[in-house]
Amino acid sequence: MNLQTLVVKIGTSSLTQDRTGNLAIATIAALVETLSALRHQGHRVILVSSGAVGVGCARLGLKERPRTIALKQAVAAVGQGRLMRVYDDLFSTLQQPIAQVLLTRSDLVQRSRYVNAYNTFQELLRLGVIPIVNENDTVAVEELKFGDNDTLSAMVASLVEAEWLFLMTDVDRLYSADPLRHPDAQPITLVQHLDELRQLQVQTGGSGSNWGTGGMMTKIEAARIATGAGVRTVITSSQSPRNLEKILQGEAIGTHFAPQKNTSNARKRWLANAVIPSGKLYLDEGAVRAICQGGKSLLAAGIVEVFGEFEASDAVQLCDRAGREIARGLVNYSSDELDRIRGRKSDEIPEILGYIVADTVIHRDNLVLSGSSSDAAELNKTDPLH
Ligand SMILES: Nc1ncnc2c1ncn2[C@@H]1O[C@H](COP(=O)(O)OP(=O)(O)O)[C@@H](O)[C@H]1O
Ligand SMILES: N[C@@H](CCC(=O)OP(=O)(O)O)C(=O)O
Repeated sequence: MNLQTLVVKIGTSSLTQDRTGNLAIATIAALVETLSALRHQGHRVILVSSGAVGVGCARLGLKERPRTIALKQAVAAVGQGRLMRVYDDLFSTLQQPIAQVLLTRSDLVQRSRYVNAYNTFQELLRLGVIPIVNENDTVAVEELKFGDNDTLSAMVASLVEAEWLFLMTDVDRLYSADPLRHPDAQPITLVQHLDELRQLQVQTGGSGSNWGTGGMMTKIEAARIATGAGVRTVITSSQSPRNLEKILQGEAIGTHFAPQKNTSNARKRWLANAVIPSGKLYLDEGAVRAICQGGKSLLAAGIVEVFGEFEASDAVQLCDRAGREIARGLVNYSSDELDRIRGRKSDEIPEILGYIVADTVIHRDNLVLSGSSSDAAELNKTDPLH
């Protein structure tokens, strides 16, 4: 059998009972059995589990999701421990070792910490452990949060170069609109490219349950990140975890998002998905063409406008004149320097600044195309990490 790396994400609305907030024991037990079986078959399995806040609320008798950040962080600290206790009891009965991995966005933003997280996951998987991942809600600060576990699971899937990301939730697939509010909503079984959802005018509404955070919107964003990193993504029901095995055997269950052409370059995947841009550079048509079609570096001459404050080595978004993001990259110059050299030729830089750091503003090795602008130019490059 083809042994693969699987990231499975389960949401609060599936782990807890909607009315009481108590744990949905049968669902969790079925999930544990399935993941242990998949592990037993030799697959490498990572579980991204929400539920810390929901379980903490139930433990403390709170009837709704906390509104203040401090209360939410305190409640998550209560719930995360209980959640892991339940997982460890259930997985232990099947002799399956697990590990707790709590991440914040800042753990992935910095390249050295990203590589460190990658190495830790590889060791855990090599040891046959199922890592159970959640956001480190208790210490995460607002500006550096994943915000929802759909996004977190997609970033983990990209980090570990998974073949599959399963988003398990309380609906069986994506529909043209929220099926709870629109009973006539049409099921969607296959999405070859995310542009199709715009054409189908799919509505993602708000969260369908009291406890879930992002509804379908964050699942589609997760699918964008994961499929862009070459990970096949499936939205499927948490009520039938055994379906994961059937899906792996080729059954068309849930909504499948086809993986896009993937760059094999781990550093570029980090740049595309984990890094948070500090500013924006607006480019003229020539620069947009050179980057999107020619796989070229960005020169100062093509920059029309500089937005935001940033230092050399920071990440920025590259946008066309209409503000559409076409790429991301790490700059060789600060925003102040770029304000002075934008629109000018590279050989004018020493005269304007009194020095030159590099001929390019962003070298093509530090540049990655966004979403649909992704092209063959960045394929087939090797990466020092792998
Ligand atoms: N287009 C759609 N298709 C399917 N479900 C949708 C759609 N739009 C909104 N939803 C809602 O999204 C909910 C799942 O999101 P959420 O409650 O955040 O789950 P989780 O806790 O698993 O992350 C469903 O219960 C459903 O009501
Ligand atoms: N980290 C939070 C989960 C936030 C979240 O994304 O929840 P969900 O939408 O239910 O997957 C927790 O454990 O409560």
